[in-house]
Amino acid sequence: MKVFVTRQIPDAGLDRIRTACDCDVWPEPLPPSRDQLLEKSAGCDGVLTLLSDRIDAEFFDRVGPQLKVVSNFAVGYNNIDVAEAARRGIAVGNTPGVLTDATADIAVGLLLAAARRMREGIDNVTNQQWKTWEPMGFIGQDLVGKTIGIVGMGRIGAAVARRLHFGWGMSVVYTSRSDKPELDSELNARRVAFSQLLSDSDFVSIHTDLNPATEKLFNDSAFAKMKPTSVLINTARGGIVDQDALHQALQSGTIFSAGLDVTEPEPLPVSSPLRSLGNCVILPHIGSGTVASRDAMATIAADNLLAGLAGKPLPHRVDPA
Ligand SMILES: NC(=O)C1=CN([C@@H]2O[C@H](COP(=O)(O)OP(=O)(O)OC[C@H]3O[C@@H](n4cnc5c(N)ncnc54)[C@H](OP(=O)(O)O)[C@@H]3O)[C@@H](O)[C@H]2O)C=CC1
Ligand SMILES: O=CC(=O)O
Repeated sequence: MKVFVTRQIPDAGLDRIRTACDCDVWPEPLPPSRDQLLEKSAGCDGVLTLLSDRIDAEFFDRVGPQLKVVSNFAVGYNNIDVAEAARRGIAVGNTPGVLTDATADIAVGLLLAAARRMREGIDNVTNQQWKTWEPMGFIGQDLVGKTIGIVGMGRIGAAVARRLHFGWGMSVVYTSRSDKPELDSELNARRVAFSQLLSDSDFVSIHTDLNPATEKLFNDSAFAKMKPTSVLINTARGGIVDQDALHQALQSGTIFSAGLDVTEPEPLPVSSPLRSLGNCVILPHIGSGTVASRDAMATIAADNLLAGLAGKPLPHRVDPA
């Protein structure tokens, strides 16, 4: 069986694939271009993809009818046209669960950094501007006893809520598509309407997948409902936030600050005005970046790929519905 792996991933996964398949791994540190992706994948029975690879009808046409499985090295799969894959009988896999804690930790880290103005503090030291202890300088927001609004109470949303409820005594409100009675009782949490979450929360953390209902959910009208002292955290997908509206909200003081692990596009262009705002902390999409998480993602992605090639059920198959 012929497979293409679109980037170097941990050996924990690659070794499994190499022993079972004729495996070509993209060797460069930067992703293949669209043309290179299509060329390298052509004729393959399986492809192991990254979230930066767009997998759509054109891709399926070019790869050919022998393609059995696309295994994404990520839990998010908004880069893949899952419905089109299903129509063609191609299985799609992802890597849920094993990156939940790592990503939740980055969300909390961003929340601390944005609430306590760490970017401005680090810039101050780095730029040789630190002259004295400033009684009125770098004044941020307290965390203890505040309200966290979780947008998308799934695996990562719940892990963030637990950290903030049990660690900082925060009240938890959330949105999701379905009720979460177990979390309601564990965290004394309340499912509320989106607009109520925006107006009631001191901190808002985004954990939905990117889908048609969540695309640009955070726009001018959403920011207008948030408190001027509020902090927005996004570790989900950049496309959930209208970045022009976010820039305006941060610059005008409509909200206090933001912490982003994800942007649209990635990398964020050097010309993006968000880059120069002191109250916007930006990381280069490192949520799942721990040794254990990336090894486990590689193992699951390899197992999904091998199961799909063998015509067996994927251990973690994306539900086309
Ligand atoms: N920064 C990073 O490195 C990482 C980013 N991610 C991103 O985080 C996302 C979440 O991952 P994970 O927690 O594992 O996924 P889950 O599927 O467990 O959680 C997604 C949640 O979003 C909710 N949701 C979906 N649509 C809506 C909507 N319109 N309104 C409100 N809630 C909605 C779902 O609700 P319901 O439960 O009711 O269906 C679900 O609870 C991924 O899709 C990915 O994009 C993930 C890992 C690492
Ligand atoms: O963004 C990362 C993912 O796993 O999804």
